[in-house]
Amino acid sequence: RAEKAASSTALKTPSVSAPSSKKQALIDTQPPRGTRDFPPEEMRLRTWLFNHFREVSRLFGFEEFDAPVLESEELFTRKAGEEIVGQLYNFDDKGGRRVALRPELTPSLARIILSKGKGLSLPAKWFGIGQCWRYERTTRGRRREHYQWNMDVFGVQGVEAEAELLSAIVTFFSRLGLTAKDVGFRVSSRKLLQDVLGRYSIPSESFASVCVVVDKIDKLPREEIEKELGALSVPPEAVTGILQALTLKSLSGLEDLLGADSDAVRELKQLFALADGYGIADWLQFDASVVRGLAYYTGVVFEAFDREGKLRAICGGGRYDKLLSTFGGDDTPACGFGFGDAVIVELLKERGLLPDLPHVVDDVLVTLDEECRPMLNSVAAKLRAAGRSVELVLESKKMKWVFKRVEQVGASRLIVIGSDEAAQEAVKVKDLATREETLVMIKDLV
Ligand SMILES: CC(=O)Nc1cnc2ccccc2c1
Repeated sequence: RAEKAASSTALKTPSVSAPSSKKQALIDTQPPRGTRDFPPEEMRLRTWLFNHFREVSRLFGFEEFDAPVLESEELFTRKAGEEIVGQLYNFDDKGGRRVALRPELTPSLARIILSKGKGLSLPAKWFGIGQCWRYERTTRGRRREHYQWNMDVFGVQGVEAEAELLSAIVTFFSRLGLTAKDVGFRVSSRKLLQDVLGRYSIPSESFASVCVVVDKIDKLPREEIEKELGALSVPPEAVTGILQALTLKSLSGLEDLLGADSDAVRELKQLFALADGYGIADWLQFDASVVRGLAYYTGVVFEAFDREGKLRAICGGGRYDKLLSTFGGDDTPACGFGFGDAVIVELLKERGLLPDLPHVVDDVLVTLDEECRPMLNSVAAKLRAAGRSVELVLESKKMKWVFKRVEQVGASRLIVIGSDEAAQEAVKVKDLATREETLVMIKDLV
């Protein structure tokens, strides 16, 4: 990067001379590795996406929360071998405290819920949109930050909560023009795995770690999975049983394996029935291979996928009834999802569903005579008070420049003041749609 900076310095000698006579080397103008800038054009798309996140959360009666990007490291140091923990963006702060940039929002949410204790009336339905971080050593060049939308329900034991969350995500997809033909949800329950492991008397302490390994089943060769499960004292015959169970694609198949009185079967049947009530059944399919990679899930888990199968999971979530006790608190039933800002944008691009979001203002105001600038400012203030977005040309410009600017900012009106107009306390208003030009008294202007 240094040589690039040097060469660009040669090309672009700064117009304003630096304080010292020596030429200032141009700083690296790129954002830190793995991070993004959001100049206005990108920021408009991000704002558009986040506004849909917020509107769906409002439709479902959820309240917005946030927490610091910086957290105590202990919030995330789970010991189940998760990738997200292995890539923690952690360090010693200047007080020697172990801190980390949050890799997800859920632990911070759990910490706040715990901090409120009995003071919090349940159920708590909270949503957040926050930047999350990871630090990958490999030069895979993957992003080190992304924004995640989370919706979580604390205090509801039944799968009614999961059904609400799935309905919220479907509502979001539908608002963007995506249908059940574009996107589907794979739904399962970790209680399936819990039952299977129980049959091989695998100690429950290994459950989270086994789930984390099993989640990698499509990313690692079978012998690697067997090796990692073996390290968790899961014998080969159990591995075979687990892998077989994960191939199940129907609830009847699941019932044959686990029996009709299995929790997993009962709750999944209920979930699909509730989903049908929302009219979202055709978005969902049971798929036992869905485990998700976070250690703390304990029940229903789900992920949204693009049916063309080109992209990584669009979002994911599930039930995590025991997270608070891992922080020393009393357990409260909870479930939620995380929805990243990257895959969804790739999918919308693929489907030609990205909106065209130009920068627009209502009015451009310009004076032909610097003497009239104070009066022009009074016109700007009046229009802005009435809610119009006004671009005030702040320097003396030729009309050629002004017309170019008007095009750039997509204005509806060009409002010009000169000594003649000022003398009558009027302005010239040019409607840029009809090209019609009228003289309007400032007192009548809206
Ligand atoms: C596709 C993508 O940007 N993924 C991504 C990017 N940054 C992250 C940062 C923290 C946790 C997960 C992350 C995931």
